[in-house]
Amino acid sequence: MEQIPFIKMHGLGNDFVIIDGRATPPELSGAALRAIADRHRGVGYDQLIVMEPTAHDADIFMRIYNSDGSEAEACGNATRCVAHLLMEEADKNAVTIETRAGFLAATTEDRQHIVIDMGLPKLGWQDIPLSREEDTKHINLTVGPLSDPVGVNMGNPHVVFFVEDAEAVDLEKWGPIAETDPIFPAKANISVVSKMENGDLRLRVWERGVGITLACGSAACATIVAANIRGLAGKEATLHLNGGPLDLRLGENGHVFMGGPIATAYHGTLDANLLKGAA
Ligand SMILES: N[C@H](CCC[C@H](N)C(=O)O)C(=O)O
Repeated sequence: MEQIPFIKMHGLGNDFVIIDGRATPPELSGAALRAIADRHRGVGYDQLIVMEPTAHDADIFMRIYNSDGSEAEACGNATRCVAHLLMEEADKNAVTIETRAGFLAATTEDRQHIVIDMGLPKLGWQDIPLSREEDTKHINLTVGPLSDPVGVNMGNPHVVFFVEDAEAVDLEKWGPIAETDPIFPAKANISVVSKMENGDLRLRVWERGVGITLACGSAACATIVAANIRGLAGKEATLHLNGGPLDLRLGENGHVFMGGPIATAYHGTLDANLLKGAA
């Protein structure tokens, strides 16, 4: 079995193994995805990204896997990293990336700070999706100290809980319980948010299929939408995640724009053992 080159990148510490599968899409079983994700016996990642060819009007198709092997429809931080790779490769400052969430336009001025048009949020209860009809602006759900969240789909499912102090929430305890609540037939990414003294928002995230991450771009998008609905933010806000700040903006067309940094850690090669799922 051949060995597969990869690039290790991150967006504010939300880290990715990125494989260029445009020539030869890799065959990655769930066991292989989990073996590669193992932070002691494998490489370690929050999401594994495969760049695939697309027949549509985009530069590539971006496939997204969580560290538990599940496939996700959106990944904002990884979209910035892949956009950077494509911009460097083609020497251009605008690219389009196709995902299961739709076609995402990426732009930059310096190729380090990348802005993604993450598209239109969906707010219908069946869009989130929820297992019962609810007002998604005030979902009738309580999980420990968390209650009354807003539901937002950014291609992937998010619920946003507003709290007095996001730092004080035991997210390790309540995150997995909320993620797997039966109201979420596709599970959900869980955000806890509080207002900071300077008016910015503090955001911590328990990611579906991963756990607590240092940052989550699509959660930040869901959060600016939810905060605007609840009157806690205007059309623009800086969201402070564990790994650093992201700039969020609600466009006139209702699209959510997310801007932030990217970083490359190293280039490596996946050994055949990992590809066989042997962590
Ligand atoms: N880290 C990603 C989110 C991955 C979402 C994934 N956890 C799921 O929806 O299952 C981001 O920057 O948007």
